[in-house]
Amino acid sequence: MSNRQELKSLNLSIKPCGPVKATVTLPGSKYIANRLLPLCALASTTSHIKNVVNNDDIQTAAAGLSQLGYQIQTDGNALKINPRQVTAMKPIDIYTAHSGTFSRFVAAIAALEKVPVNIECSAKMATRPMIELFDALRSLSVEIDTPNGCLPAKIIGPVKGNECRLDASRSSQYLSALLIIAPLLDDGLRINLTGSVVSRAYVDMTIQLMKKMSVNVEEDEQGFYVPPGQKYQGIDFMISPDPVSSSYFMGAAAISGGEILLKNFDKNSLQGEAGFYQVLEKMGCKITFQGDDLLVEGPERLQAISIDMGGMPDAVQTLAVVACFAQGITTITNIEHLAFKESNRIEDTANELRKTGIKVESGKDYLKIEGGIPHGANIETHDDHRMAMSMALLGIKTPDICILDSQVVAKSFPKYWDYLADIGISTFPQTKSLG
Ligand SMILES: O=C(O)C1=C[C@@H](OP(=O)(O)O)[C@@H](O)[C@H](O)C1
Ligand SMILES: C=C(OP(=O)(O)O)C(=O)O
Repeated sequence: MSNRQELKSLNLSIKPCGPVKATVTLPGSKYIANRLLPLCALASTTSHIKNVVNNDDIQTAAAGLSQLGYQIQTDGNALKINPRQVTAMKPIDIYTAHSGTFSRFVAAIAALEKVPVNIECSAKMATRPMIELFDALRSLSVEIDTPNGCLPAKIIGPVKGNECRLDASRSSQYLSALLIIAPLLDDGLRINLTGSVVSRAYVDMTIQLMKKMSVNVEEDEQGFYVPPGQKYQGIDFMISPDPVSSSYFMGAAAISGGEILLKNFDKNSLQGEAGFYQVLEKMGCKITFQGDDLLVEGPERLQAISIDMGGMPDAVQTLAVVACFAQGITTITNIEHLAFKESNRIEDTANELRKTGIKVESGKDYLKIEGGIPHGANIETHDDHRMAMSMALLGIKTPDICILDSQVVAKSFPKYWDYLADIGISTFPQTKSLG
């Protein structure tokens, strides 16, 4: 077994604790980094990015873009990205690991090349959909060799034409991917949407960052249009803390009836999950902004809510776990697209929670969770970092919660367990045989 596999299979039990009371400074947003890496790589002048999170997804993106010849220099948590000097002359191999965002973004970037680009990925990523993006690229004359509409795939560009149709009803990442490459096309790009767009706030984030780099995107009833003749200009950018990583610490305050002060919380973030504190406020938490920081205070008793979480996909599991401790039935709706994440975040989340005795009803696009008193269980992570991070919060009040394969957190937040320890939630390796 490799060192990495051994680490991944480390099972961690959570030690129940009293109310947490702590100040937390979280690593930078992986969502912003995931956009800035390709945007700055495609820019015509140099960029400097600070507070870049060091996780598997961002390392994967930096390595993949470097394979394509983009110039990314790392200096601690800072990146310097220079314009590419030479274009590729030979076929290129890229590995996208577990990253849905990078898999989608780099498939479009690869389609700019004149040489074939082979994209390989992890076994889990190979089950996540790509077909809608592939169809859009094919209509732009890109040849895509794929056995089943997913990765692995060989992309043979370059893109020709300036108009395509896109179905972004299972992932907004397809749309972000096409927008990102649009300024590199001689005639711009019109993207006509064939249905609704899920996780819409993520598209707005893409457009906002493109604008900061001097590219304008127009939106109309048919979809989006990137007029020709625009170039990305490099930027200097300081990345704010990750809003989804912050959801676990807010959840810890909510469940334990404690207090968490989140330093430099980006309250102007366009990302849907940046509004997760408002969800907790509805459940009874007290929220106070203190300058740039956000204080979340948990109540004596959390109240269940009914809420459309379509715009906050990555915080659904955090809410599901908080709901286990709330009075009443929490109903989470409009989450059909969560079936296509690292795990099936509807069914797998429901099944893991059921192991603790919590009553959960699940459907194609919803979860209903009845608050109660969970009991200990071995929680499978399904290769999903967010399953590990959210389910760990059960252990604040529940003895014998054990997270199997705890190191899956490396995808977005490798130091998660250390951060939990720092706020008083300790873990210990589970050596007993797991029944
Ligand atoms: O564009 C992005 O950075 C993301 C978009 C969302 O995906 P979908 O659009 O597939 O819902 C989100 O769940 C994912 O973690 C990151
Ligand atoms: C879904 C996620 O990421 P991605 O789609 O980039 O794999 C996530 O981080 O929860």
